[in-house]
Amino acid sequence: MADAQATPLPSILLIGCGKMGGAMLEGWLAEGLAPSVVVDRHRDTLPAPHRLVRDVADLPADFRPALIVLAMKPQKVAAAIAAVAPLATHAPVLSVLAGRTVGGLTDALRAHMPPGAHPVIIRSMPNTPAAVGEGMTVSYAPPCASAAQRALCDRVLSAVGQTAWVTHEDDINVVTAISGSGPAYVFLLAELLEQAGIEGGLPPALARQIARQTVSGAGVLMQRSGIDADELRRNVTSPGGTTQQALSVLMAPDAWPATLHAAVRAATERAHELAS
Ligand SMILES: NC(=O)c1ccc[n+]([C@@H]2O[C@H](COP(=O)([O-])OP(=O)(O)OC[C@H]3O[C@@H](n4cnc5c(N)ncnc54)[C@H](O)[C@@H]3O)[C@@H](O)[C@H]2O)c1
Ligand code: PRO
Repeated sequence: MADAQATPLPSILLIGCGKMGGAMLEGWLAEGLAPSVVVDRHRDTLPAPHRLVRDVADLPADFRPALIVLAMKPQKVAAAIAAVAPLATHAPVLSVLAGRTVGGLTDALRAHMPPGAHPVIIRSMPNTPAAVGEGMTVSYAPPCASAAQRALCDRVLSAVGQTAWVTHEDDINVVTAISGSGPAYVFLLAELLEQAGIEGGLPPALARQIARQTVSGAGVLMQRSGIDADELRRNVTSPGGTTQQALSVLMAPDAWPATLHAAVRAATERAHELAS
């Protein structure tokens, strides 16, 4: 990956620059993106030499991106397909849209392409820590994608965090339930710890500070130490102490083990239902 990091970031057409597209764009801008175009009517500014347009109908006629990134809500993609199709005859399309399959997007684009043309779609599931270069993106490339196209996507995605690839597209559903949605579960933990602190009588500002720093500090420790999560947990747990008492509640079979598995299953099933 060290060689890949040395390669300059290519010219990108980013369509949809909300929470996820915006998070990735922050990382790309910080790394030095080749002149690119962003389409989003809700974004106000973009530093030169990049260009911001409000609608795919306003794409600069001279723009030939090396990569097209789709990051609008899945139900909004149809509005962009006709404008993207001519560009997708030259450049691969990286889709981060939950539930939109490679086959579905390929068919939609081909309907606007000359006979025989075949777009290359690479499907990814990133997460919002990409905004601070700490994302986790898992991707699927169909057999028609070349090694160079796959490497291009990996280069772009590794600019905003870690990357991994799956060989079965279906696996993106469980990935979505774990790393795509997962930051929300962790933020919920911080919210609940903060509430518990307030209910325990702490001043709200202190409850917020200790909840946030505990969640982020534990994450940094896990990342920097490389130690397995269960060992890090045991390192906090004195025999007969406070943590053991709390964990006996949380780790009861019908508590977190059951709840978290049920949550991930529900999200995975929803990802299957959304597939089109
Ligand atoms: N938010 C996440 O944590 C997350 C994680 C992984 C994948 N995703 C995927 O990323 C996509 C975007 O999600 P989000 O949370 O960033 O949503 P969002 O609503 O924050 O952003 C979507 C943006 O797309 C813009 N948009 C809509 N239609 C457009 C069009 N036709 N042309 C150009 N721009 C258009 C909107 O103005 C908006 O700013 C979704 O498909 C979602 O499944 C999101
Ligand atoms: N956000 C998208 C959703 O909630 C996909 C993963 C994170 O559907």
